[in-house]
Amino acid sequence: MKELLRLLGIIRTYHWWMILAATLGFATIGSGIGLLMSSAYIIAKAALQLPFHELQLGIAGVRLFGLARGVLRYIERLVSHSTTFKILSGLRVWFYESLEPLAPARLLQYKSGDLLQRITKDIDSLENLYSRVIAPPLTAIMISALLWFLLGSFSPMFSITLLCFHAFAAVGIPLFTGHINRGTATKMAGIQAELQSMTIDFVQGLGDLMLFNRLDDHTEKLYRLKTDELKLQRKQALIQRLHEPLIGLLMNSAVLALLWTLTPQVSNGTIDGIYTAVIIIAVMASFEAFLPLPDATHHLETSATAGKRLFEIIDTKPAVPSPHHPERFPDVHSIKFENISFTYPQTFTPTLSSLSLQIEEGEKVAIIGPSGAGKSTITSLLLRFWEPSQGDICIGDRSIRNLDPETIRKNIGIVSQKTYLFSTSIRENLLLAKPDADDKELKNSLTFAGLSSFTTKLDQWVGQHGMKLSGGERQRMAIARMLLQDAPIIVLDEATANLDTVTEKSVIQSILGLCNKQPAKTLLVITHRLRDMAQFDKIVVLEKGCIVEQGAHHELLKKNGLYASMWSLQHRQTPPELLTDS
Ligand SMILES: Nc1ncnc2c1ncn2[C@@H]1O[C@H](COP(=O)(O)OP(=O)(O)OP(=O)(O)O)[C@@H](O)[C@H]1O
Repeated sequence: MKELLRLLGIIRTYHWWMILAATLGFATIGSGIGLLMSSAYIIAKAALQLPFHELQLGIAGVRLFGLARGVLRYIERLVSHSTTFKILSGLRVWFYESLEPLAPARLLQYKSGDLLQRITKDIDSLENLYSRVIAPPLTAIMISALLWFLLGSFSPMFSITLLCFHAFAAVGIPLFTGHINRGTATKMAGIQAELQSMTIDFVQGLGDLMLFNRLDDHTEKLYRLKTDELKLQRKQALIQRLHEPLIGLLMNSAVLALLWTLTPQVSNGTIDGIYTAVIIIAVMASFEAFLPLPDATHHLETSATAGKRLFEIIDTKPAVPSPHHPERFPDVHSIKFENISFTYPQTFTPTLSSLSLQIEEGEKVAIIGPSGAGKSTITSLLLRFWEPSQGDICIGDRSIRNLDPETIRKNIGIVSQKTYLFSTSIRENLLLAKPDADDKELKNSLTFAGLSSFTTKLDQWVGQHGMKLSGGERQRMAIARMLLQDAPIIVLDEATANLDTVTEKSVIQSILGLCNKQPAKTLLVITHRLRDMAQFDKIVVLEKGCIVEQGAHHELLKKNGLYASMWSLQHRQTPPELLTDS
């Protein structure tokens, strides 16, 4: 219930649209009742063979209500669909806006399939919140009130009798079907999320499943989940099928009860017999408004479950708070890590411990160290993906805590270990970095990244996740993107790991050359492969989250510490033509 109230709070901006659509729904059903009442009136009068002018009122009613019903139904559909889509788009915008500050840190705990299920299906199911949960009770209340007045004009007894049946249709049947349906919406959402995750794993990991001969196990699990989903769907369908006969039963009972109270009054002449059919027909027609109510309880539970799943994400506190009044991005692009410590959530050992590092503007710094030393974590903190548990990071004279995370990311060009390419053309993937870039700029960046062969196929599809490109080509695409971004700070996190040694050398040389051009760019390179190290102003050696050595290449070699041993280990078998800087 709490979730529903929160959802109603979110969509309250559309309350006038909702009221209009419900009023139109009422007017449409009301016209239907008027049409049937007028028809019953004409038939009853005609049966008595009264003169034609006695039928005039009924004929006018049939014309008016017949026409009004069609026109109103059309307008009602138009308004209620438009209201539904307005609400749906409002909910989508709200969800995406709330999701953005949580990415990427807080979203790591969700399986991608589950997240997809929440973003698509859960929001889609809220489509029914207005049309199936809010609108039907509103319309039913208005129709019940109309009948109260109509029948009350004959006898208050009729109104009270019908009200009892309407109340039972509005509360009793939905409570009954809601009770036997309880929990299915929650179970269904869980199963569908699991199914979505497993299907994504199945498609993306098909190669590995075949390689390890686990295809049958995975298919079996998918089959079991699909069977559970079908069972639940069957149960829901059976319950839904119950609604119509139950409402029909209630309608016929109401007719019988009304006849029972009406007959004595017609017999003693209190009510003209002509109105018997009019009243009975009105009573029968009024139940049309109650037909969707039992379904509303099912959609109420589905909406509440979807709301709960969405709020579960939305209520997560962002890993990185955004400043309310961000400062301007500084003009000086030096970087300072001051006594930084950081521990990932649900882990106990700190990934970085009291790390301090000064990088001057235009300086070229390499960060090296064993796997798991915390090198990439430094980048994540700089990009404001995570918040350090201790210490501060400054760009120029400003703490990054006071800068807008979006502006920080705009000013840091990054090429990481994992390059995500969208399933579109080479051009579209490049334009991500600079939407207004012209073909010349795109081609220059591709040539710079060693992809001159791509300059003639800008509109070629790169395949799903760029699968039509080799690992090296994907990484060079990321380098081309970084170049287009033209940021004053560049971070390369194992950017050349997938390149062959000759291409790697040429790409690194080009990037170093680019950084030396005026205005000089600040360059931070995270690497395992110790190549061209003499060209870096500073090399920082990280081990277990602490800086163990830092200095220029020749200084560190002289120290004969961790750097020197890594260097000699890597260069023992390196061809002499690559050892330019030793
Ligand atoms: N999201 C995360 N949640 C929990 N632990 C994490 C997360 N990301 C990284 N770690 C852990 O933090 C440590 C440092 O990871 P990081 O990626 O910074 O190391 P690295 O030096 O860049 O390693 P590599 O050279 O292998 O890329 C590792 O032990 C890793 O398992």
